[in-house]
Amino acid sequence: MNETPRPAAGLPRLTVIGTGYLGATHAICMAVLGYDVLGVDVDERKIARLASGEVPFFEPGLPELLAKALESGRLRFTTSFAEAGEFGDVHFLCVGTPQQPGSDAADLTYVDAAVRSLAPHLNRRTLVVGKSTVPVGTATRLTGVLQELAPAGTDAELAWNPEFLREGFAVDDTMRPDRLVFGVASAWAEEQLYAAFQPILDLGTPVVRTDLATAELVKVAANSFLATKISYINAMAEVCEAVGADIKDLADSLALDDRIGGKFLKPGLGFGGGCLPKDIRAFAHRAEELGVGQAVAFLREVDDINRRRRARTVDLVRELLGGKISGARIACWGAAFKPNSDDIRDAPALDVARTMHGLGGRVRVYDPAALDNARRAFPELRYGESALDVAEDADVVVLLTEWADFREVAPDALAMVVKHKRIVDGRHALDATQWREAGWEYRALGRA
Ligand SMILES: NC(=O)C1=CN([C@@H]2O[C@H](COP(=O)(O)OP(=O)(O)OC[C@H]3O[C@@H](n4cnc5c(N)ncnc54)[C@H](O)[C@@H]3O)[C@@H](O)[C@H]2O)C=CC1
Ligand SMILES: O=C(O)[C@H]1O[C@H](OP(=O)(O)OP(=O)(O)OC[C@H]2O[C@@H](n3ccc(=O)[nH]c3=O)[C@H](O)[C@@H]2O)[C@H](O)[C@@H](O)[C@@H]1O
Repeated sequence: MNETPRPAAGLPRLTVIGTGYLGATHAICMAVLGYDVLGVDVDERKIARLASGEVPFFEPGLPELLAKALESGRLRFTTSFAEAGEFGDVHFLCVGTPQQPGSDAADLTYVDAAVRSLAPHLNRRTLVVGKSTVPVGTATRLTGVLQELAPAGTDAELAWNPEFLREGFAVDDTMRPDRLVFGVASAWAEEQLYAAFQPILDLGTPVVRTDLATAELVKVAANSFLATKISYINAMAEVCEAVGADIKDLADSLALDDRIGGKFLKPGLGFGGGCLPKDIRAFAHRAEELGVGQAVAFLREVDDINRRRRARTVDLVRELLGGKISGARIACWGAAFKPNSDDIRDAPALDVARTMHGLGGRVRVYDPAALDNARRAFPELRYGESALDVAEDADVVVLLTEWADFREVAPDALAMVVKHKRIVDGRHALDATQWREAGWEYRALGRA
């Protein structure tokens, strides 16, 4: 999207409540698309950073768009819900819904708090649009809370518009989504949503108009499907390991079938992040509450397969080290849950690094973007400043997040710094033949 569209007359004014990964991206993109937007958060520091032009997380392209949006005067930030109520015609709820500690259920504290803070300031006909990922039934319950607390009463309506953006591609996914899902309870709410997404709809983006419960379910169904596809190929990797078959060739062959396709069929260390793991658990939990737990019981297996990949990666390192991790110098490449992100929420890479540290390994970690976050969360680990730096005198190098930087390291250059030429490729990111020809012991999950 190179051109900033001119503001169309009569566009609704938007607030975005919760300015984390999702909310900040949504607020910035909507302002760039021509809306007047107010970003709202309870975190004063985050609001101050955004207002000063700083994106508090790593997301390619977003800092440039924030600068543009602030310069246009269409984007402002506040911690005041009174200001939000006064300003907005359409309010997007983008607060977090993490996993509850000690349970698989989603923690809805933040969603409830946001609605309770906003509602008393809604004096006129207004639409509140949930974007956070929630257990089915939440929207109907929140409608009751909203209409009870809002002076506007039933003129304050709730809709659900689940979000499908991927971190690392957040701008493009927001500006050019594959589809928009509008969960609405009235024609008026639908009209407001059309107005709130006009420039995106003008691109021909397909819309699914549906009820609130279906809209909530689409989101968890989508993430469950993606998680299942990843665990499916990783389950095949387990079988390959048992018979000395090759998961890479198997996955490539499946991918050539149009009906299956290669997306989300990359075998390796498995999925992590702030969404897929917690979303499949919360969905399984919610289905059990609804008495249909059996229908999605396979999601427990999807989760277990995924966790086993982390354990298997540690086993591979142990095997390559001749049976003992304790005392070995281990270079870990990657900390983020995926490349092009600084997000370390449930990051498989750090899980593996911490396990090996716990087993007495002398672990050193490098990541191109997530080092600061990793250092803060896990100060017990040791960190280095580059891929080669952490590999100094290493007994084994373990690739855990497939950053392009790691692919670019030449086997001969790495051989100059390590003690032993051993590498575990946890993401099938490297060319096995090239590394073996350069004299390396190369191992990968699901490959002989
Ligand atoms: N991160 C992603 O790529 C995507 C996230 N989602 C969903 O979007 C939701 C938000 O996720 P993230 O942005 O990743 O979380 P996050 O943790 O980065 O951001 C949440 C924000 O909400 C703020 N907040 C908490 N309580 C608040 C309140 N009462 N009022 C106002 N602000 C409040 C927090 O201070 C924080 O800035 C979750 O439900 C997630 O599952 C959906 C699609 C993509
Ligand atoms: O609900 C959310 O927050 C988002 O969750 C995921 O997006 P995201 O978590 O940003 O990252 P993905 O690109 O989906 O990757 C998730 C994890 O799966 C892993 N993965 C992905 C693909 C694959 O083939 N194999 C694989 O192991 C990645 O390494 C990563 O750890 C979904 O892709 C988004 O559509 C959704 O909006």
